Amino acid sequence: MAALSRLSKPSSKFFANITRSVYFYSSASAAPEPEIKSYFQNHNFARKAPKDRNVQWVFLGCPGVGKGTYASRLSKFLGVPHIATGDLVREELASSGSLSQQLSEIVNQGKLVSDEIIFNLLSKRLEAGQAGGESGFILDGFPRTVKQAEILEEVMDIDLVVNLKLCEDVLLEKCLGRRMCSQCGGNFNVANINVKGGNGNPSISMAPLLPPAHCMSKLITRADDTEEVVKERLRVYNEKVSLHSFTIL
Ligand SMILES: Nc1ncnc2c1ncn2[C@@H]1O[C@H](COP(=O)(O)OP(=O)(O)O)[C@@H](O)[C@H]1O
Repeated sequence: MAALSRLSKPSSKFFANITRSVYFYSSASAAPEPEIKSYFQNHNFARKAPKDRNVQWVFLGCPGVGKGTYASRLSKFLGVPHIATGDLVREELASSGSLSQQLSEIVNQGKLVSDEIIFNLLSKRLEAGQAGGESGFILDGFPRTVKQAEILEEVMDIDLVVNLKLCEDVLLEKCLGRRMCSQCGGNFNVANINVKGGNGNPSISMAPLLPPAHCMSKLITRADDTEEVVKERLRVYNEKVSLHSFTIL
C-alpha cells in the first residue's frame, strides 16, 4: 500500500504531468526489485532534460480500447518509437527462445506476464533503440502493475500518461474485430460499432478500420483474441485496476 499512496501524490515524478484519470493495481510478481531495476542501469537517456530528448509518454487502457492505434499514429507524427509491451511479448512468442512456451500458456489464458519478464523484454528493446540513436518513446500497455509503475518512475521521467476508456461490450466487439496483416504487420479492425445512447450514456459509432486490398487475403487474428480469452483479460484488468484510482487536475 505504500506504493499506492506514493503514486497518488501529485509530487510523484511519474505522475507529475498526468492530465487524465490513471488507475494502477498491485502485482503478483515475486521478482526481487533490485534485480529488476538492474535491467535499466545502463540507460543514461532516462534522465535527460525534456529539451534534450523527445517526448516520453505512456498510453494505458483495457484490451481493445485503441491505445495501440492512437500510440502508433502519434509516434509517427512525433517521430518517436511506439513500444508496446504486448508486441515484445508476441515477438518473443514467435521466436524459438526458451521463454516462448512459458509465455504462450500465460498469454493464451489471458493472464499477465510476470514483471521480471516484462522488464527484461523492455530493457532489451530500449537498449537496442538507444544503440540505434532513438530518442523518446510512447510506451503502450506498460506499466500495468504497481511494481512496473514504481520502477519506471525511479528510472525515467514520464511527461504524460493517457488512460483510454470505453464500455465493456464495445471493448469485446473491438477485440474480436481485430485483424493483422501477416505480411506488412499492419493492424486493422473489421468491427462496425454502433451503440445507441441512453440512461446518460452517449451513442458510440466507430467505423471499421479496413485493410487495403493487397492485405485482405493475408489477415490473421491474434490467438488471444477469442471471446473466452478477451473476457478473461477484461476480468483480470477490471479486478486489479479497481484497487486504486485517482485523478490529478
Ligand atoms: N505490462 C505488461 N505486464 C504484464 N503482461 C503484459 C504487459 N504487456 C503485455 N502483457 C502480456 O501480453 C498480452 C498482450 O498484451 P497487449 O498486446 O497489450 O494486449 P491487450 O492490451 O489487448 O490486452 C497481455 O494479455 C499480457 O499477457
